[in-house]
Amino acid sequence: MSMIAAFYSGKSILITGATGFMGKVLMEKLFRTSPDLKVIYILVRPKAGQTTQQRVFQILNSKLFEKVKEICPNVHEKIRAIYADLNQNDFAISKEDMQELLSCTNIVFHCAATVRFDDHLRHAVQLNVTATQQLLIMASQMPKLEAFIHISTAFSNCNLTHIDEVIYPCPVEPKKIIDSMEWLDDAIIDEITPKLIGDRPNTYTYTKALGEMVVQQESRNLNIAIIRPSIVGATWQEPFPGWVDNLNGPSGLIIAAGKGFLRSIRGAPMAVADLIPVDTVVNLTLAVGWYTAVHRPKSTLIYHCTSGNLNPCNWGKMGFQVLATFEKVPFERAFRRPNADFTANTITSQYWNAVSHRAPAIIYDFYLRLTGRKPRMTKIMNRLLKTVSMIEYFVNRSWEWSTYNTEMLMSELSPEDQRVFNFDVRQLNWLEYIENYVLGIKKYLLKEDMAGIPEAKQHLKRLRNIHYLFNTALFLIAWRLLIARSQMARNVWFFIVSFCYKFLSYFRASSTLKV
Ligand SMILES: NC(=O)C1=CN([C@@H]2O[C@H](COP(=O)(O)OP(=O)(O)OC[C@H]3O[C@@H](n4cnc5c(N)ncnc54)[C@H](OP(=O)(O)O)[C@@H]3O)[C@@H](O)[C@H]2O)C=CC1
Repeated sequence: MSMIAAFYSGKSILITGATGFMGKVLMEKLFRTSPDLKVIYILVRPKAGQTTQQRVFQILNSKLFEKVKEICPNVHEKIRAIYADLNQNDFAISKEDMQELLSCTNIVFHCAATVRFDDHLRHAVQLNVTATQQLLIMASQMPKLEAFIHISTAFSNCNLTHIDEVIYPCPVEPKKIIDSMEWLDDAIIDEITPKLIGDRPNTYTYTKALGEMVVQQESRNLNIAIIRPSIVGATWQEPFPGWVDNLNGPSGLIIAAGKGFLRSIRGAPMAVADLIPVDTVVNLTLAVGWYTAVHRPKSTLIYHCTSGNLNPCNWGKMGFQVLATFEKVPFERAFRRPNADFTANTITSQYWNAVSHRAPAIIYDFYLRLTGRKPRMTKIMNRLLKTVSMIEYFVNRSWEWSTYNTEMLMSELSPEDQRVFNFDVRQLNWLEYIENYVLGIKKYLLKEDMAGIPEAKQHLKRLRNIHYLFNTALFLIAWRLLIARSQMARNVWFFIVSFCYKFLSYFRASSTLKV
């Protein structure tokens, strides 16, 4: 029997960010391994015209929860969706709901965050810092609370190259930042943002670092742990391989590459691609929840959930495998033939941006205009290149994260728990994982039918022929212009033509002789 699964039985668990990528997988695993848990409270806000209940209904009816519904048929009775907006005071939770949360919660998993790199500092602070502080204040009023698990990111200290499982302080105290956001206007915040984030690349990583400081400062006598995952990708094994449901991290870029929009990126092919499957992060999170509640470590422990130091893969290898998978299972209606090239050289990268990204978009828009349609490709390309510019920081560097606490925890687990809550990335086969990831993107994000693969392959063949035709035409035009302008080019041309003529004459003469 798994000790971790048994621990969560009968427990009341509060999850923030349960409608997000990681939150859904966390809920799924909890219900699948501990169907006897008492209740999962989730803080949900209405979104995109859906009420909180409709959102929960949609999650439970998704493919991700198919296994859970077999194991735990009354799963819908065990989820309590609580209307909440983390941007508001007391999260806008009703008095009755707040009372229930405070008196019943045993474990808190705090996953909610804004993960947008370019979020306005005021909003990023509100969600990643102030909301964390408020949640900790709530947690301190929960008499039955056994553990509070905060999800941060391995990149919260990406301004360093070697990162230990400790909290690194930011120069300005989070409390001062929170206060100043209340009275400074947007223009001033915009002005001071670069100074505050310093050598971090964006407001996301900066506010996640501040969030960690808040956790440390507000910990009081709570049992707290922080988990720092690196770049979270599709599921590795559970509940099935390749599940993914948003465009964050590499997923959106893999789509852009598979559809032929993005063919090259400025990135170091040998830099470590520190991807970590979402089910691995969830397994570690649940194991940490158990360990923190049962063993009550004296200080706040930080766990790095990374792959680079134990089972490294680099961007070049990843791009190669992504491309190899596109050959086997191409995406439908590609714009151009896929490529996945990482180039470290800025000038080469700018050249490919112009030739391989912007020029085809302009040509296609011209074609759309000619055929009386609205041009759109240049706009798509501009947004894509903006996204690429934001991730370039992360694909041009390598980091080293120490994983002593994570390895210590692994050694504390029983063999059964090591199997059920496996977070040992040494067992991950990258080639297999990436293939399943691309397949998962095709199935669950693009919702493309596998029966369409032969047609998609045909389409790629047509694109290849168009590509050859286009290049040949381009070459002939360029050559024609060159001959018209340069005596040297004309001489070379006459030499080639006369050489071919002589060769053909010789070939014809020798074949006549044989007859
Ligand atoms: N994805 C990744 O690569 C990595 C993620 N992380 C961390 O993991 C955690 C989870 O990330 P992930 O699941 O990928 O992120 P998602 O963007 O998928 O999910 C974010 C969650 O936060 C919720 N949320 C955001 N704003 C509010 C609000 N105002 N009120 C209530 N809920 C809100 C979202 O709710 P809604 O659905 O309503 O928007 C959603 O459930 C985050 O803390 C992130 O920093 C760390 C490393 C890598």
